[in-house]
Amino acid sequence: MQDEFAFISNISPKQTKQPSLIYGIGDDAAVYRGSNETDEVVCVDTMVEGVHFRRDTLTPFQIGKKGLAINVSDLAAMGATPLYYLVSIAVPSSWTEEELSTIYKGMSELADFYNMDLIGGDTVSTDGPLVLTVTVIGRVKKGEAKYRNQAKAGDLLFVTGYVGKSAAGLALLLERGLDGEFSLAEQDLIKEHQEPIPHVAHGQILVNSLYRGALNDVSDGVASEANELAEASNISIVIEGNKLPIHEAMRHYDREKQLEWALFGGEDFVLIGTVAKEKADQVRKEFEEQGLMFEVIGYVEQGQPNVYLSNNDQVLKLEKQGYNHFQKRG
Ligand SMILES: Nc1ncnc2c1ncn2[C@@H]1O[C@H](COP(=O)(O)OP(=O)(O)OP(=O)(O)O)[C@@H](O)[C@H]1O
Ligand SMILES: Cc1ncc(C[n+]2csc(CCOP(=O)(O)O)c2C)c(N)n1
Ligand SMILES: [Mg+2]
Ligand SMILES: [Mg+2]
Ligand SMILES: [Mg+2]
Repeated sequence: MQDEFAFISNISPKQTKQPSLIYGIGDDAAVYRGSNETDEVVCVDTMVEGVHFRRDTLTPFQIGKKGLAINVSDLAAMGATPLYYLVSIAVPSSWTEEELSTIYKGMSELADFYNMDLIGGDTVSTDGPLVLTVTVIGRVKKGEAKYRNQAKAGDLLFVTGYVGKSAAGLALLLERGLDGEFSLAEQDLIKEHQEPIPHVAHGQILVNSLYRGALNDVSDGVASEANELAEASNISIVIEGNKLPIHEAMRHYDREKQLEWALFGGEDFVLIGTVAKEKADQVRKEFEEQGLMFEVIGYVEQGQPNVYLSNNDQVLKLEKQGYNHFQKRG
């Protein structure tokens, strides 16, 4: 297979049948009308041993916790409140029952935090690697879900947390393994990779009709997600390199490495979005009141759906080259 995005586009039905469907394929989650007051939001993401984790990068507890977190992150990117989850697991014979129940403990720790109920799933055996698929269901006020196609020229581009930490943490784990020795700063990076906390509260601030704008979560990297916003909204995005929030724990890496991880690393699970310039201060204030990060990293212009990086007086076009399954990394 050539490209994940081309594949999804090919299999997307040209027409839909249910009148209650509001948005199907093409965003972080699907949305359909639930009642007079609310819309239902649902999505599914999979983690595969050898692709998303190895036994020497995540513990069983962390596999479960991250498997749910990456899905809740997609709900956060819609501005939804998480409610329920279902789990499908394909288990190779080398995994013990205790390890499997520890995966579920990891999920239930995060589920307790959000008051989510596990309501179903499926269990099968496999000759291949362990595969964990989690479906999550959430809810948002009627008509208020956040989409990728709402960016307009004149908006500012923001992220809700540091970028690049997860990729830096993964590099450390691949170098030294789970039992390696790590400095406190390194432990911070590793923790970000192993136990990302989805930005649900951030998404819910943005669910406010005053704050029209696009929203996406950062799974494949800032460059890739910004390209998704640009394509869906048919606008052009400029990222200002010196505004990318790089965490102190990454400061001793050279600038090129920092930028590579921040733009193309992925798995940060912060939100990236846009908001009208004149609303940005108000949004920032609401974030600050809750102790949450809101960092403007660029702006939206009219033009072809491309993403540019302006860095040290140079402007580079950023291709959608984050983590694309089926394509060699750029
Ligand atoms: N195999 C598939 N069949 C049907 N729809 C799919 C398939 N794969 C992805 N989609 C849909 O395509 C859209 C984009 O999916 P994608 O997985 O890229 O989004 P994401 O979950 O935000 O990103 P990531 O998987 O990197 O976290 C979503 O609407 C998703 O439901
Ligand atoms: C062992 C190991 N090797 C590489 C990676 C990096 N990685 C895997 S999937 C992905 C993008 C998000 O996935 P998806 O698009 O499926 O949501 C990234 C950055 C990892 N986490 N573990
Ligand atoms: Mg997403
Ligand atoms: Mg997905
Ligand atoms: Mg996702």
